[in-house]
Amino acid sequence: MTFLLMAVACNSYVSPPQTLSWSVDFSQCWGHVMPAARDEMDDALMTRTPIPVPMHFTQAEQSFSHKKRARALCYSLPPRPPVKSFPPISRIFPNKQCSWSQPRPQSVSFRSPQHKQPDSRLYDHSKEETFFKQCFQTLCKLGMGSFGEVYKVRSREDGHLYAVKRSVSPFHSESDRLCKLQEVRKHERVGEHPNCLHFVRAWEEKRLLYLQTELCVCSLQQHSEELGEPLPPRQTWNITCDLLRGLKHLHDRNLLHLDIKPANVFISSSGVYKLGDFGLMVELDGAGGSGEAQEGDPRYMAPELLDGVFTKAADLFSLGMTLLEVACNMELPKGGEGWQQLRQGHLPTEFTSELPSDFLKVLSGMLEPDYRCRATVDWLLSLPVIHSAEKWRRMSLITRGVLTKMLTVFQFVLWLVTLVSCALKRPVMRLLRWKSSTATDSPPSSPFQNRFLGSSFSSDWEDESLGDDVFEVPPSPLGYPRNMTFHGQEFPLGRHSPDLPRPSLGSTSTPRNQSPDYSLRQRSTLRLTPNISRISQDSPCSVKSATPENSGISSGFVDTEAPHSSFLPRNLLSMFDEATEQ
Ligand SMILES: Nc1ncnc2c1ncn2[C@@H]1O[C@H](COP(=O)(O)OP(=O)(O)OP(=O)(O)O)[C@@H](O)[C@H]1O
Ligand SMILES: [Mg+2]
Ligand SMILES: [Mg+2]
Repeated sequence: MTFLLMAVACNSYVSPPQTLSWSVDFSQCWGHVMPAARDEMDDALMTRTPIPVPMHFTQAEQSFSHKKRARALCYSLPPRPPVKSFPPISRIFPNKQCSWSQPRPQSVSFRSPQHKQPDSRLYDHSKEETFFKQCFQTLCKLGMGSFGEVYKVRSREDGHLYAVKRSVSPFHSESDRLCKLQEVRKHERVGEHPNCLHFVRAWEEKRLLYLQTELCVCSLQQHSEELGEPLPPRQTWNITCDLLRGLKHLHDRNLLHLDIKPANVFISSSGVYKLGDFGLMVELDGAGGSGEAQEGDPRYMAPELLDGVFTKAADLFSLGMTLLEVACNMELPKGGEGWQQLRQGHLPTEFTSELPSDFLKVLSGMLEPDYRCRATVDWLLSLPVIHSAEKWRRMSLITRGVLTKMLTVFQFVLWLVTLVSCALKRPVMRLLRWKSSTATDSPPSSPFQNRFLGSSFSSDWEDESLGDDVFEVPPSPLGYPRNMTFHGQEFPLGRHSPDLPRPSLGSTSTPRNQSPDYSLRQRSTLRLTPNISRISQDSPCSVKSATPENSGISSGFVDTEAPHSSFLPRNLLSMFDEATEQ
């Protein structure tokens, strides 16, 4: 009562002379929000609060500051609500289970209120692990609020990514449980809208509530802090358009969000801004009306809420404050003179001077001190400037969608090409190795010869050139610069076509008139052959050690006297060469 009197008194003092402020610290006025402070406040009002002294706003302007970059998570969080009582402990029936304490997971829904186990074919109730652990893989923690910790998870069932908010503290009574479960009902009432966070399902287990929602990239607060500077005007218009659409969806259903702030605005992977965290939402047509309403964060709170006036206009004010904060990278005051100035229609020019004039007009309409004169969602959406901003917004979303689809197609094609190339790699490598081995084994002297090698005569070489048991033929003692590679065990088995005799050591001894040109070509081929250097061509020892007698390999080395040895293709070619020369 004392508080209300004071609020009314302050309002009546401050409203007429708009250029003056009072040295009353409004942060003292949160007594009715946090009941613990009420006694202190009464005391302060009765004994210590001085009579308000008028001061000029020019002095007060210094109370605004830029946002600090990358603040710690704990700094940005509002204080947790106090725990009012402990779970009842019975000494008479120590093991008695509370009726509201659910050891088994139970789905929570106000559409179909009968309790049942949440749907999942993966859940095994005989296991100790919770439903959350069995059905989701936790990837990281996304954030934390006064109500819950939010995790990025992958569903083991459908493989998709989601966000799951788990209440920070367990229910401590049935009424506490019912109170926390209201957030589920509110989500269900919001329903589907592209600019409202999509709700998937909820369940309770072991006195904790779990809410599964769509996953967003981050909150607007995280994005703005990450950037560390005012958001560009185009982005600010996009945020304005998206949030006005989300808010229209709520207001058309007689729902008040009452907690709009950058931390409760989420950015989806497709760049859409969404309203989320409906924990403080009020249903104007609900049983309690606005009687059950709670104020949200003081930085974004409309002034009339202090008088207990809860209307749709309060959401517009909070939206205006949110836009002011991110468009100017401004640290909003939680109380004091700066808090009062902003609620009397005075925007700090040192922050707002850079803003486009039409955006400033929209902002002023939202931050109108008198809630009865404040802009409504429908009025704002009918403004030409918002119309054109929405047009741009639609175009940018379409462009982004098309680009994303093109990128997806490109990625798919890339993946397909990689897959095909992996599948073809082995045969291609085999082909290349076969080619190089045929090039090594045969003198690439004349086009005729190449044609010869390209024919079916050479087909049996393929398998042997790929074998592991490969060794080099030493250079001929006659100085014939050849390097032959062949498979020692295959000659005796006679796997090769009799009309295609294998090159042999014996065959190399066939006297030939080599043109210098031919020798040179042979040498260059040798240098390029990878399997060449295990045996030194100059060392007589190596020649000796590689002879069939020494090596004991039953012979790839064909006896020089063997009748077929002189009918190698190479020899035929040289005979042909000789004949043509003659
Ligand atoms: N769907 C989501 N995708 C990505 N991040 C999320 C999501 N939901 C929540 N978060 C992150 O977790 C933080 C806390 O989530 P939320 O606001 O829902 O919790 P809360 O406890 O109700 O907060 P409050 O104190 O505002 O009531 C958000 O500010 C955001 O950073
Ligand atoms: Mg929140
Ligand atoms: Mg919340």
